[in-house]
Amino acid sequence: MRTIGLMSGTSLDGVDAAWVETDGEAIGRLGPVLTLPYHPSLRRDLRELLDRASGSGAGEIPADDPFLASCIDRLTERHIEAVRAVKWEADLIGFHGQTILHRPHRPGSNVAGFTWQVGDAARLARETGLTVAHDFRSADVAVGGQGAPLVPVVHAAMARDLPKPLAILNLGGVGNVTWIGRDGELVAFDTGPANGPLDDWARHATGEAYDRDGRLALAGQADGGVLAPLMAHAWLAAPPPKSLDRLDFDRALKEAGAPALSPADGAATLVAFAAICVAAAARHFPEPPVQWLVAGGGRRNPAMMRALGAALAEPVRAVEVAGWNGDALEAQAFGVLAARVWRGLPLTFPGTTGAPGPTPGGRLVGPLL
Ligand SMILES: Nc1ncnc2c1ncn2[C@@H]1O[C@H](COP(=O)(O)OP(=O)(O)OP(=O)(O)O)[C@@H](O)[C@H]1O
Ligand SMILES: CC(=O)N[C@H]1[C@@H]2OC[C@@H](O2)[C@@H](O)[C@@H]1O[C@H](C)C(=O)O
Repeated sequence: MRTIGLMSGTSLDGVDAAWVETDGEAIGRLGPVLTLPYHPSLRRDLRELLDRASGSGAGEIPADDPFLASCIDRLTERHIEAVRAVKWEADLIGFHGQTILHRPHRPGSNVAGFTWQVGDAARLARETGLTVAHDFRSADVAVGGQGAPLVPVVHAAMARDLPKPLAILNLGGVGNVTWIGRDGELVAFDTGPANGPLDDWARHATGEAYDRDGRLALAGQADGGVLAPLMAHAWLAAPPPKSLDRLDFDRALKEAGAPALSPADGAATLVAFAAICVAAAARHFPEPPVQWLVAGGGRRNPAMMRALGAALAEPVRAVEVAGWNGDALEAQAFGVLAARVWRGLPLTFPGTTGAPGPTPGGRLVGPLL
C-alpha cells in the first residue's frame, strides 16, 4: 500500500509526515518527508490542554468543551495540510493524533489504564479522500498493555539487516528504546524524560522553544545534588514494560530542586538525567547491544549526544549511519502501522507494551471501507 504516516509528538512542535510503500511487514519505497510546524498559539493551547488533562484527570475535559474542539480543529487542519504537502498519491493514512494524557496501567494498581489521543480522523478522511487508520493505542491499553511504545515492530523491520543485538533510541519529548536480539526478540519501553523538561526549561530561561544546539546545557554543569534523588526514582529500576506521560517527571524534578538552578546548570542537569535514564534502561536489556542508533530531535543536541556517549558503554550514533531519516522515522512508522491496521496484523507484543499476546489495534475510517 502507499501510505502517509502522520505523527504529532510530545514536543508539540508540529506534525511530521512521511510517504511509505509497505504491506505492514516489509518496507518498500520511502517517499517525501516533511514537518509542518504548529503556530505558537496552537502549541500554547495544546500545552494548556495537556496541563488541564493531567490536573483534572482523565475524562474530565468534556468531549464538547469548546477549547478542546478548537484545538482539535486546528490540529486536524494542519494534518490535512501536511497530507496535501506530501503531494504523492496514497491509499491510506496513519494518523497518530496528539497525545493529551497517557495513564497506562501500573503494576500492582487496580486502576484501569487510559490513553487519550486527539484529532478528527473522519474529517481527515473526508477532506483528503483517503482511508485513515487512527486510535492506535487504546486496544492495547484495553488488554492491559502500556499502549506505548508502538514503533518497535517497525524498528525491527527497518533493522532487518543490521547486526544484533541492537538498541534504537528515540529522543523525543519522552525517550523510548527498542532492543532487538539476535533472533528478532523485542524489548521496548520508555526510558524517561528526554527533551520535554529541557524544552520547558529553555523556554522559561531564554524564550526559545528549545535549547538550540545544546548551547545552554553545554555552558553549564550538571548538579549532583539535584541528580541524586532523581537517580533513586523508582522508574529507573522498574522492569519493562513501562511508558510515560509527557508531564510524568515534572513533580520529581521540582522536588529534586531543579527550579533553583541557574539556566545553564539546569539545562545541563536535565540533559544528564535524560542520559542517566537511558543508561538505566540498558540494565533491562537481556544482553548489551553492539551499538545505539539514535533518532528524534534529541540527536541534534550535541550536549545530549555527548552525555549519552559518556553514559553508555557501546558506540552511540545517529540513525543516519544506517541510512535512515531520524526526523521522519516515527512518521514513517505510522505509515507502516496503518498498513498493519488495515491487514489486522498485531501492533503490540508482550516485549513491547506488555500486552498478553500479539495484539492488533487501531481503527479505520474512510472511503476504502
Ligand atoms: N538543533 C537542535 N538542538 C537541540 N535540540 C533540538 C534541535 N533540534 C531538535 N531538538 C529537540 O528535539 C525536539 C523535537 O524532537 P522530536 O520531533 O523527535 O519530538 P517529538 O516527535 O515531538 O516527541 P516524541 O518522540 O516524544 O513523540 C525539540 O523539542 C528539541 O528539544
Ligand atoms: C503515549 C504516547 O504518545 N507516547 C509517545 C511518547 O513519545 C515517545 C514515547 O513517549 C513513546 O512511547 C510514544 O511514541 C512513539 C511514537 C511510540 O509509541 O513508539
